[in-house]
Amino acid sequence: MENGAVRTAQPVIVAIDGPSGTGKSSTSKAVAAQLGLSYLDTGAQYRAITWWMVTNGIDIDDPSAIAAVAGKPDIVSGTDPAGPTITVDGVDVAGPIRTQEVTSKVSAVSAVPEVRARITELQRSIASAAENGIVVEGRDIGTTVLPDADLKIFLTASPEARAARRSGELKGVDIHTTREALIKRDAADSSRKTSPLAKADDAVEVDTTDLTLPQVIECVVTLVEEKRAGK
Ligand SMILES: Nc1ncnc2c1ncn2[C@@H]1O[C@H](COP(=O)(O)OP(=O)(O)OP(=O)(O)O)[C@@H](O)[C@H]1O
Ligand SMILES: Nc1ccn([C@@H]2O[C@H](COP(=O)(O)O)[C@@H](O)[C@H]2O)c(=O)n1
Repeated sequence: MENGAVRTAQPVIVAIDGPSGTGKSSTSKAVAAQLGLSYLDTGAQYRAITWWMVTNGIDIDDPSAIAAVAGKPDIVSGTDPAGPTITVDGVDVAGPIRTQEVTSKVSAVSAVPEVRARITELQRSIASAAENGIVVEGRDIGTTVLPDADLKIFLTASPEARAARRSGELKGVDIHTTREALIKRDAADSSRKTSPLAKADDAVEVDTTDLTLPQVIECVVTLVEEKRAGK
């Protein structure tokens, strides 16, 4: 059985969306591990295709050049929350997709409709294959990828809180620069035409600004359990 977990009563699909640094990955991984569900980091998939474009010399400022090769890389996501993996054409790219270069280019690549169509199809097939259910996190999961998800969560936090969290990870980068970069990426992701970052009408919004990570995890676990109990 996947993740070595006890089989759960009913497969449950949880969509967690929100802007950068709101805690989607940390929360989703922990919730999936606690509940014996699979976990999918969709941002890692968009980063992986961006890494491939950069590595292969594709002009990131030319959407038609990106569209023409969007189907080429073979992107594979491992969905164990204890050790999620991501490969492109068999190469482990978990490290390279987190560079500043990829982070600064991913919004341009992910705005291309052919890229979104390709990655969305991949995400749906992974979600439907998760026998115990899955926590899928990203920007458009509740609105576009899995509109019939059992539970939709939209995480938010102030730009200051998010920048402080990220600055803790990015040693040597000042908090002002981090805050501006977050705001710029959110603006690009929210304003693209195809499947922008947005809260689904039926999503539960959780403001994490003044919550610790364990508090956010507990809140989401409770929401999943309530949903399963039919409350
Ligand atoms: N409630 C919280 N309080 C304090 N720190 C937090 C909280 N939630 C997450 N963090 C920390 O903030 C950082 C960003 O969290 P995480 O990567 O989970 O966010 P994200 O929403 O997935 O970001 P991105 O969309 O950019 O990938 C991590 O270092 C994480 O440990
Ligand atoms: N469902 C999604 C998820 C992500 N993106 C794009 O990928 C970028 C990186 O996401 P992280 O969560 O790893 O920071 C993000 O800025 C978006 O451009 C997306 O479009 N849709």
